[in-house]
Amino acid sequence: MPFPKKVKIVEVGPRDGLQNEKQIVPLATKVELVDRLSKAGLSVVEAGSFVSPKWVPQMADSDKVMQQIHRLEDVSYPVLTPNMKGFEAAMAIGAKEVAIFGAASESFSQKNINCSIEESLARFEPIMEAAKENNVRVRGYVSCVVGCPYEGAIDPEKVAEVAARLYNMGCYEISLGDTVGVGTPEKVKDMITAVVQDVPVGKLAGHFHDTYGQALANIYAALELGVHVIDSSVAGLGGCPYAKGASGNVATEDVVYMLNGLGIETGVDLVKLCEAGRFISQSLGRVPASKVSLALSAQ
Ligand SMILES: CC(C)(COP(=O)([O-])OP(=O)([O-])OC[C@H]1O[C@@H](n2cnc3c(N)ncnc32)[C@H](O)[C@@H]1OP(=O)([O-])[O-])[C@@H](O)C(=O)NCCC(=O)NCCSC(=O)C[C@@](C)(O)CC(=O)[O-]
Repeated sequence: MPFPKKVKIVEVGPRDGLQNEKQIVPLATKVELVDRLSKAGLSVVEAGSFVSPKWVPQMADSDKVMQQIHRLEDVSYPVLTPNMKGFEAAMAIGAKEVAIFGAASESFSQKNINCSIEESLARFEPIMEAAKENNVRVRGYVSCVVGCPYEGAIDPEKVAEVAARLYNMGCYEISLGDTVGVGTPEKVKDMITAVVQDVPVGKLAGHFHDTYGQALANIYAALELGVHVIDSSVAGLGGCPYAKGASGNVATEDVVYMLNGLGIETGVDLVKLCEAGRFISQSLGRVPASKVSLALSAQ
């Protein structure tokens, strides 16, 4: 299949990126990060998470982040909502898009959201209904699409089953998460090939962590199969609180550089994006985990 002409990048740095940081990041820094990312041309910036503050303390001020960011009209700012409590809190601050998150691994589901896969899908049903009534778009995540930190390899058929359940519930897009970054291109292709039997490829997104340095290769493999939505995190921030050892998501700077090289349009200004990455990395007291950002700063 020819590469897509255009790729939508879903920037998950302010949520997936920051959720694992031990030190609480100041609210003003989170707000500035989101605003810098939207000004860099990203059309989707995942801004936070309405989960239990006891489970993920870093996301406890997501309501304030949503209230203080400068929302651009053509930018979507989704937030994670695991249950109705989270959904109602998201509605209270005027979220126009939310994300529900399930897993293809029973053990990960239990560790991450304290329920089985089946129970999680039942919890999502009322969210879907309320979202429809409120004219809110819902994105669905499936975690552990290649491997699980507790169960090892995951059967592509299980991924396809959960992805199809979320899609048939009404999610407009299904993001396939290699939560622990263990995937390699052929495994990723096998998994996507199974999923597209049930969900159109145009409705899928690839969400790759770079734990084993395979994320760009996996994205390339996904593009070859026609996937044209990619999740990434500025400066390669991230990890998952319930997946020990998982490193950051693939760095958005590296994804944009690769897509630019392939002649694929993203609408993202790489210079402004690198500035946003340096801003958050300096705030966290480290250098960006993006090779492109480091190479451009060295020039
Ligand atoms: C799902 C729950 C809430 C279940 O947690 P639970 O303990 O089973 O929930 P509960 O309904 O029994 O309630 C327990 C307490 O939590 C409160 N509570 C309940 N819900 C909420 C809420 N929405 N917002 C705020 N508070 C909430 C509730 O009010 C109560 O408070 P208490 O009476 O004890 O004071 C919990 O397990 C949780 O918050 N988990 C967080 C999971 C998480 O955020 N993980 C990281 C994101 S997923 C990810 O990173 C993967 C992804 C998406 O990026 C893709 C990939 O890479 O794979």
